[in-house]
Amino acid sequence: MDEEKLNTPLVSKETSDSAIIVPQAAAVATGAATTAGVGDNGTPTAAAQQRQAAAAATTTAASDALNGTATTNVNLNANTQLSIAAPVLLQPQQQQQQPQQLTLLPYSNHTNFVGNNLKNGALSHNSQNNLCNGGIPSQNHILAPKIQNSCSPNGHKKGTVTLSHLPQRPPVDIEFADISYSVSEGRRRGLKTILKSVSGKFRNGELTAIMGPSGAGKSTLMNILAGYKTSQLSGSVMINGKERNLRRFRKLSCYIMQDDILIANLTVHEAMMISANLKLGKDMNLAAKRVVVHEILETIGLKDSSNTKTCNLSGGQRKRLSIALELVNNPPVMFFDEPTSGLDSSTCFQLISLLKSLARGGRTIVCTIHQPSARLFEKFDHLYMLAEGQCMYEGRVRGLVPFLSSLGYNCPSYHNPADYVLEVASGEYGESVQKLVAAVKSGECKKFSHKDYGLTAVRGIANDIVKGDNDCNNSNSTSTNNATLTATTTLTLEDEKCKMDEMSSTLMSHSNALNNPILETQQSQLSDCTVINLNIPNSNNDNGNSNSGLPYSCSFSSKGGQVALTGAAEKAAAAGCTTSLLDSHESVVTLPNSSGFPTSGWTQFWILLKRSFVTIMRDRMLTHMRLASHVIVGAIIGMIYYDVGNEASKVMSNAGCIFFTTLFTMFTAMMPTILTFPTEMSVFVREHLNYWYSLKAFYFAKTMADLPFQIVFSSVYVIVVYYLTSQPMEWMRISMFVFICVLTSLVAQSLGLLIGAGMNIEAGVFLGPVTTIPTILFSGFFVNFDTIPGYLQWVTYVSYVRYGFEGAMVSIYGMDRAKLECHEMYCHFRSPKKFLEEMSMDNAEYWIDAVALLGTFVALRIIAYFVLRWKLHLIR
Ligand SMILES: Nc1ncnc2c1ncn2[C@@H]1O[C@H](COP(=O)(O)OP(=O)(O)OP(=O)(O)O)[C@@H](O)[C@H]1O
Repeated sequence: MDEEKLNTPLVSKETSDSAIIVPQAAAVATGAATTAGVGDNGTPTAAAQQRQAAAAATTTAASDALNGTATTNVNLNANTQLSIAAPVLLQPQQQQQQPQQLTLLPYSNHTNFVGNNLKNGALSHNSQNNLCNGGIPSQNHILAPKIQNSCSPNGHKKGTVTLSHLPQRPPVDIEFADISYSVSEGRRRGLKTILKSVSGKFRNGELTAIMGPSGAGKSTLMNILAGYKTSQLSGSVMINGKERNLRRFRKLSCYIMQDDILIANLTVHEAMMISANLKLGKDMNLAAKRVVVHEILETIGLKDSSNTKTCNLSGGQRKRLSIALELVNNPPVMFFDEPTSGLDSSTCFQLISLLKSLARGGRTIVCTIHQPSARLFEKFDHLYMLAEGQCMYEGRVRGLVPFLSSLGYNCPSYHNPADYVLEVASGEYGESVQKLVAAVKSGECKKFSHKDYGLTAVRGIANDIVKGDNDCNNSNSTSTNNATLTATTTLTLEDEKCKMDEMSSTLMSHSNALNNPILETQQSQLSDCTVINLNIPNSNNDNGNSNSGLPYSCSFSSKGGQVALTGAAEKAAAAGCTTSLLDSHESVVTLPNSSGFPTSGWTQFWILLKRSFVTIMRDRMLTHMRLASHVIVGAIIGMIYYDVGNEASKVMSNAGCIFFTTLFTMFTAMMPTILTFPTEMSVFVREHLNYWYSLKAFYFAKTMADLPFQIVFSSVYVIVVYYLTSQPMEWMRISMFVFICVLTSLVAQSLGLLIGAGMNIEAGVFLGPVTTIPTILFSGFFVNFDTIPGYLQWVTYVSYVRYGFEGAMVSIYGMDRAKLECHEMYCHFRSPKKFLEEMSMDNAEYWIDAVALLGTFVALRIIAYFVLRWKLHLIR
């Protein structure tokens, strides 16, 4: 998609419609509330008692705003804390300068992170919201609303979102206790402990960062939690309070790795459809899958890049595609290994905003991150800080500075707390790690862990970045103007809650009996982005939490327009306010009946076969070049050995030609596989570990997809050479010659597969030719079999080149071929049989050579399969 569009604010001061009014109203409400709720000394006062009044006031303000009647001068008498979660990303500094203006950050166009629009009494949704914040439960899928395309005044295209059919998944809390992990460093050195009894809890609905100095054990911890590392491990991992069922958990989670390796020759849309076909299975028809893909691409800002090949995507787009590919089946848990690495600050911010938005949909998002900027750091809800394999802080991000302060580590003003804590963790302030670890163990950071931490005033914080943050929430300012500013800033924070029963009833009041499940909304031309999330306590649960601890949420945007609501849609809309997208009865701890992959092995095989076929076909560099090289080299060899095939005086040259043909077909089959398979392996590992498909399906598909290409390439080369060198034009001999050469190439390809599966490209490029040299020496061309010493004779039987060369020789000179022509005075080898005797091949049987090659082919493929399995095992 056009990055420029992404970066362009979508709502400007001029577009003064409800997109601005709603937050402003809310902002004023918040400001009034917070101002009144804070005493002169900055101590929070009666906010808690007056929440109900605030809710009413907020609802009124918001409703007015949505009806277009609210203005920036809305005053609320309520002395309250108003909580409005606004994943729409406002820029605080900008707002302070221009309190009337809401500036939306990238993704707003395509990825408004929230979405139910309510204006003029109309309800609408937007795609991001459907994806992240609300859903309409149907039997199996969530129906999301449709938003029509239109153009904003600034000329930007708005997204089109149709039905969403994301599967419902359960929210997941991950709790781990006393996790210790060691690796063996050899007999002498013994075990190295990487993680030392770490414990913690990552909640759904939150964006969690795992931070720490390099080598602290971040990736190790995440691999353990994701279920990738299972051995040499002690401690327990609980999912929603129960012992983790690893297989079940892996199906509900995904791991997005740092090096987002994608299949290069597929377009974004094709890659997404393959993901949808593999991950959504037969329960959903193709049209519905397309809708899901379309919606995700739009939501994630890749709609304009749908037809772009993945190899041409920018770094940020690749990251987003990696996320989009996993979002297809709506995993409730997403692990990210350093998602911001290699991205510029703006793209980092977009990406983390996206992750936060996904978290707001009830997902548990866990990232390792190295050194985030202050702006990025405050986007995270929860921080898990590791140092030397131990936890030195766990709690809210905004609790970090107070926690450090309480232990005497005062973060200097204007210092990025993320930098500071890393400095502390790295020992720049003395022996701090053990002190902090001890504090964590004694439970001192527990108060900072509560998800509501930061909603009340935190005093005595030295750091201005965090102070500002808290100011926003706690409204230490006293003037009305300041209150307004403060409240506006509050919109940038997404943790607050409010009671919005009235809003809920406003939504419900739209419930006219309609049956069509499609919710359609036409957007106004005036605003297209500003959306506010309002967390609403569950009507069934007074504390406002779902069973899983996720605050029920409802989202509104201020997009104007007409809305056609249907009964089902309204019900759904209402449901969307009281349930999470991830809400489902699916168990996360017990194995379901169908415990395998989402699709059958045959379907996986078929999809992967088609994918491999398409990618090979489109690979210009490799496939087209390989074909051309086979034709060109065949022609060159044909010219060099022109017309030698039936000439008795040139039998040795002809044998050289046959030998070269064997070598050429071998190397051209082996080397490309050695070079490409490690990359394919990376894609396979990612997809397999994210539970897309089985190793068997991948391996068989890979094997089958390569076969026709290898057969065609080798045959083309052999036929060109055969014709130009005037070998006997008998169908029998031609087919035998081509067949044996093709078999040789397939064996070589299998060897390449084995080497590629077992080692990296560098080692493979060396080892491939090196292991082939001995097999060439024992092929019978350079040294006659009779000449080879008896104790080495056995080697000739394991040399597949021997079988290839011998079979080719037999098909040309064997089977009682008539005497050759002789255009010299004397030709020693006029009799082909005599020449075979000279080569020690007079007793050779073609079928034995063919069977030996076939057997080697099968054996190598099987060994390569087990090497792959072993590699997968090692990864864990
Ligand atoms: N197989 C292994 N053998 C020996 N040491 C290992 C092994 N795996 C990890 N380690 C060590 O464990 C420590 C933690 O590794 P890990 O990759 O989890 O660190 P990290 O915090 O993610 O670091 P970085 O931020 O640099 O990626 C490191 O010191 C690393 O060298």
